[in-house]
Amino acid sequence: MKGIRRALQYLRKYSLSALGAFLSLLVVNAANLYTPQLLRQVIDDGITSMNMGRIWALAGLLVAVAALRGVFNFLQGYLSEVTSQGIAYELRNAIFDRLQRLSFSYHDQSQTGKLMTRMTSDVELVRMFVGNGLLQLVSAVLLLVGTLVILFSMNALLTGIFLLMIPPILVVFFLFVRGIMPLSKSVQQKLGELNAVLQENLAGIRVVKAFAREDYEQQRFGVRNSEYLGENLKLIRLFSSSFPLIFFIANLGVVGVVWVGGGQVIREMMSLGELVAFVGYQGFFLMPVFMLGFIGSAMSRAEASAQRLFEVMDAELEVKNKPGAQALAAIQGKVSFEGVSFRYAGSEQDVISDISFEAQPNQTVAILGRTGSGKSTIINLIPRFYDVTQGRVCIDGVDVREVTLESLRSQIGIVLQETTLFSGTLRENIAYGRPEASLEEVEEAARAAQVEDFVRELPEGYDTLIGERGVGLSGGQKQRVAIARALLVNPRILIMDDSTSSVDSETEYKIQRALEQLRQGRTTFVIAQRISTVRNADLILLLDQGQLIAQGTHKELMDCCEIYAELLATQFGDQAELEAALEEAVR
Ligand SMILES: Nc1ncnc2c1ncn2[C@@H]1O[C@H](COP(=O)(O)OP(=O)(O)OP(=O)(O)O)[C@@H](O)[C@H]1O
Repeated sequence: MKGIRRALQYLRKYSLSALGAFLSLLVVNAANLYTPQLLRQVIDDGITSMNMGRIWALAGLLVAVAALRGVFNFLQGYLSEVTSQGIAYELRNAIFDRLQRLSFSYHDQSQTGKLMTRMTSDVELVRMFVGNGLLQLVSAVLLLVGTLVILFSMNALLTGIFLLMIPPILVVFFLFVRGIMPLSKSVQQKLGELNAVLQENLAGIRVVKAFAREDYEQQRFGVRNSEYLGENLKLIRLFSSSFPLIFFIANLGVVGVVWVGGGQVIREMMSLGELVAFVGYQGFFLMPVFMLGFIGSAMSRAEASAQRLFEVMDAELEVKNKPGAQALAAIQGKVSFEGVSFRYAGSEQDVISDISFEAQPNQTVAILGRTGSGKSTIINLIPRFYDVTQGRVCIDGVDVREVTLESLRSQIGIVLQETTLFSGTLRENIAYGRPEASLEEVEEAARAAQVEDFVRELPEGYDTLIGERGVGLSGGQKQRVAIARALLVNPRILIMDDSTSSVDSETEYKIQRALEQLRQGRTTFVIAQRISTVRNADLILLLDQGQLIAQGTHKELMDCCEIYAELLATQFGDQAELEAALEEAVR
């Protein structure tokens, strides 16, 4: 129960409402335990003695006890909900905070759908148990002990008969709890898998449709869905076979009590009222026993969920601030790699090895290489999305691991081909990295990024909602918004991809102009997709299978490196001809 014990820490902040709920529950239980005594008096002192006045008085008392129970029932329900919702709130915040801080390597390996399940269904199960189930557990135990004491004091023989039924009930109950633990775990696991398929499908729905794979996806979802259903049915079967059996055994106990107790009433060894009250208390005895059953299953499910939640919270932050890390002062923009090697977690070999180069402030560095040669890996090491396995990445001579992540990343801008915008207004999206920017600054960045012309056509200009709920933007428009977003932050180092989405030539021209604007006065790393970028770069890094096989300017590499010329021809063959023709035409 390690997970639950840890989740209990979240209860501390809500201890007052939890205590209130507990005290209310005590009152409810006391009222419950008192009711059969009143019934006994109604029968013995009222009905049997034919005393109508006494019946009225006791009926009034019964109503008062019921009203009291109602009020405290409400208080108990309300206060335990306040407690449990508070716990869920704290847990959600803590997990979200962790998810924001977890490194790229964690997100590389985890499925979004499963994380979503943790945020929702796992939190819910822990909430229900810690905020409510635990209270019920204590209350059930108290009720159980209280009832047992009353039963014994009323009639030891009848209590003995009744208790004969307890061992078989406990055996069934034990088997039930033993079965329910692994089942609850696998139900949650199947739900996680189902959500993972759902999330992946929704995120990639355009690809599904483009490849007409709806049926395949339907089948994939169907398999997970039926597995989830299967596990749930197993759980239900266990529930519905165990409890009727427990009830049956318990009812045998009631039969025994009525048989022997009936004889005692006839022989006037006990009153009728006492027998009725005794049978009533038997119900109270069984109620907490069943409650314990439910709580037992809720507890095992909550434990499994709590363990999953804490797994996320305890996941190691592979990239984190060193103790005492200083903020990186305003940088000039010199970037150097010194003998850098890197391998991804779980991988057996380096994806880049022994890379060394130096980019001076304001230079443009083009990274060139075949697919999988390690281009993205190199740029991911500059903002410290991953830590190098060997060597050092330095900015202005300072190792990036020595400074705080926030101060490092806030001075680096990133514009990649795949643009993520958030639901919100266009202005909010442009100002994402600097929310305090004035409208004038946003407009200036938008102008430089060639966003202005399409803003005019939007229904509410900069206040137009974009993203999921609002107007959709085209690929080229999104790219320009991303450029404006990077411009507004005005980073000294820029990482970009100079490819353009499939856009018409006018838009492409605009995007290229926006990118040029963005590049000015910054150290820029470009994953080169265009021959012009390569030609104009101050430094070209030529990668092959994770090795830096050559570096220099276009001219230098053309003169000395055969592979370079070959790569240009294979990667940019058509483009090169086209650009040469265009240059010719311009001249
Ligand atoms: N998150 C990851 N986990 C494990 N291996 C990875 C990960 N990302 C990339 N790799 C591997 O590292 C190698 C280099 O990948 P990288 O993305 O840096 O290449 P690239 O040159 O940018 O390729 P492309 O031009 O296709 O984008 C590849 O073999 C790839 O399979």
